[in-house]
Amino acid sequence: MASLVKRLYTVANPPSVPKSTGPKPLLFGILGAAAIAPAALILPARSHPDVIIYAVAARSKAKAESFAKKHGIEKAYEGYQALLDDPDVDVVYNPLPNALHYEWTMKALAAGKHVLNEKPSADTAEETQRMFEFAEKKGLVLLDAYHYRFHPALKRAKAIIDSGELGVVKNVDVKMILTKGMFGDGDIRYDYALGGGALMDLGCYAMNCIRYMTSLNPTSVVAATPVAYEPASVPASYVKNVDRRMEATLGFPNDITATIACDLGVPHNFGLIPKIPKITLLVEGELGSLEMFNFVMPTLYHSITVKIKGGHTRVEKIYKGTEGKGEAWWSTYRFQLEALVDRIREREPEMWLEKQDSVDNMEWIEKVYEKSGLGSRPKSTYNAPFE
Ligand SMILES: NC(=O)C1=CN([C@@H]2O[C@H](COP(=O)(O)OP(=O)(O)OC[C@H]3O[C@@H](n4cnc5c(N)ncnc54)[C@H](OP(=O)(O)O)[C@@H]3O)[C@@H](O)[C@H]2O)C=CC1
Ligand SMILES: O=C1OC[C@@H](O)[C@H](O)[C@H]1O
Repeated sequence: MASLVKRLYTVANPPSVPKSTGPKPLLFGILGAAAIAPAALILPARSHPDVIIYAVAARSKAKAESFAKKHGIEKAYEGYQALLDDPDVDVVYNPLPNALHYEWTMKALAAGKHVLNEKPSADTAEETQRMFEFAEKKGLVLLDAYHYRFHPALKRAKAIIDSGELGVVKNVDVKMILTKGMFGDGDIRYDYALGGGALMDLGCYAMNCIRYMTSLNPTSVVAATPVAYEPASVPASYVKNVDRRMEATLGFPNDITATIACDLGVPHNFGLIPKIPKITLLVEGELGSLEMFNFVMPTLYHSITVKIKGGHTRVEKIYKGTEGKGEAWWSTYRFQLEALVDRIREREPEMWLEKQDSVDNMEWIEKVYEKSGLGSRPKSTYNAPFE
């Protein structure tokens, strides 16, 4: 209990380390005064000697200034292009709504910046492919922020599966169920034009995790059942193409099946009692199963339960890698930042997400949307003139 409290406290209040005196630390700029930016980048940067959060841009100058003041950021820009025009920015963090990932990542790359792009990559696989091809052409690093993948607990879960201890994998199930009320009606997650939907927001992790654990891509979408998002008061223009919930069954090679259930706000029991959020990965093999509780934010708390049929059950918890870098209080975002900086500095990161992983993930998200009848999220209208 004491180590849990200490870990949670340090995640929220990480130590600040002196910044490197040589080479000059990387200067990061943030596009948008986004809700996720403090947890995903500003706090992790404190303990990284090679990272300074130098600039933020927002659609309004006042918002940028207030965010910069709150987080001790030197520069505040009105408009995202102004930040990209600053030659001192080395790396851009793009936590804009999903539908703006493509446009602003392309513009950041065009400006010669490395990019940490929020998940899901973009609205379509084609856009994802183009972003990575453009990064390659420019010789820049582009990383989609599937932060959970960088935590040693995920590496351990995969190592157990790959070791053959569970025998041949038969089924994988990922549930990401959040409780009603976490996101209000105006949230970007419920806006189709901004690339909203449960499958985009949560399902992108689920799809990624299933593909990672099996080291395979699906071969088919067997079924996809959406539950439409219904706002409290339904405007005349309301179109039911945002999924509050999505359930999908996927076929994989070797007769493996996988199921996904993701929900941005499951209704309360009897309309009153909030349901407990559920974020789990279950892998069933011929010889046994592995269940990982909280695979997305393992630093906070997680467990990996391995049950061998007719045999033993054990529980593993891995907060700090046995090899390599990291502390028990490093969030998934801190591990991710370490890898990003290593890659930019041309050191081999301990974990990385390759271009094809991001592209394939978007491709299968689109396929699930097609099967569900809701269709892909709208393609960006931005025509990159510099591809
Ligand atoms: N890695 C993770 O754990 C998480 C990742 N995410 C991802 O990060 C991204 C942002 O999520 P989150 O921080 O929750 O989002 P926010 O609702 O905070 O929006 C992010 C920013 O989008 C900007 N924006 C630009 N255009 C619009 C528009 N038309 N409507 C609304 N906002 C706009 C706003 O910038 P401005 O300040 O300029 O007004 C806002 O600050 C998403 O892609 C999401 O999937 C989200 C949460 C967790
Ligand atoms: O990690 C997350 O948890 C909550 C989600 O809505 C968010 O977008 C996601 O990245």
